[in-house]
Amino acid sequence: MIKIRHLKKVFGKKIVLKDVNLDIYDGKITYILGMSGQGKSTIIKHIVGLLKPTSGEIWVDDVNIANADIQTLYKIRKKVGFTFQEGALFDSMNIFDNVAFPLKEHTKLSKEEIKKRVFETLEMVGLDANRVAYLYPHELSGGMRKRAATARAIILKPKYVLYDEPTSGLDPIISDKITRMIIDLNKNHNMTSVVISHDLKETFKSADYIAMLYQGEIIEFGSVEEFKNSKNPIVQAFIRGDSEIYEKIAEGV
Ligand SMILES: Nc1ncnc2c1ncn2[C@@H]1O[C@H](COP(=O)(O)OP(=O)(O)OP(=O)(O)O)[C@@H](O)[C@H]1O
Repeated sequence: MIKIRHLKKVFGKKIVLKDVNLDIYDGKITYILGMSGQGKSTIIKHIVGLLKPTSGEIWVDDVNIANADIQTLYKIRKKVGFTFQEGALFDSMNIFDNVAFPLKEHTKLSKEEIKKRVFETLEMVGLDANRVAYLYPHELSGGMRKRAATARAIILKPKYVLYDEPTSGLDPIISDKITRMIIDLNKNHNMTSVVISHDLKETFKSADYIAMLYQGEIIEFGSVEEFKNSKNPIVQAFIRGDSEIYEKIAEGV
């Protein structure tokens, strides 16, 4: 389980995360929703130790990342795979080398074993390994690049996978396929998933839990039904995409 307690993050004078409290349950898919710039990516960067909190605790199982030394962080990173919005793949490497990269960094597997694992993992995310392994990222479609980035994120068989906007910029059909991949990895490969998204349709299809981040705090947390029935006017304005009401509430009108 991942437990975030009283997470605060200040960049310069800007308080991005004020007091974030969030539980990520094992075996489940948890979405983090919120307007652009609210700090969703900042939360997941704390979970992998890429950012240090100003204050607060981030427990990944029994380790508080906030206090972890480099060696502990290195071990945690094997447990937590993540895909970022941009720059998810190294453009100068082909797909095989991109996906193999964490194996070369973290394991002593032989060349043959690496090849087997890379090919298996490409198939797991729905790519035809024989066709794409030796292509470069720019030779793949957007959806295929997201799959390849996911392959790299899960190559070490992590317990947790963090996806930062996995369906952004994709058409509805490809978005559905990516959502099916997330569900498959969760249900059939037991990967606890955290997904940042703006895509309500895909969220409602696949979330076990939804958390909504607003002004530095999680203001709603629950199942899809609970979220849809939330009495919080910000949540309702977000679901309806009603900027007028959202802004009025934000301004305290
Ligand atoms: N390293 C950094 N230094 C300074 N400010 C930062 C840094 N990282 C993020 N921020 C600021 O923190 C705020 C939250 O950014 P973040 O990317 O976490 O938001 P987000 O909710 O994921 O947004 P989006 O949905 O647009 O991706 C933004 O105002 C951003 O400019």
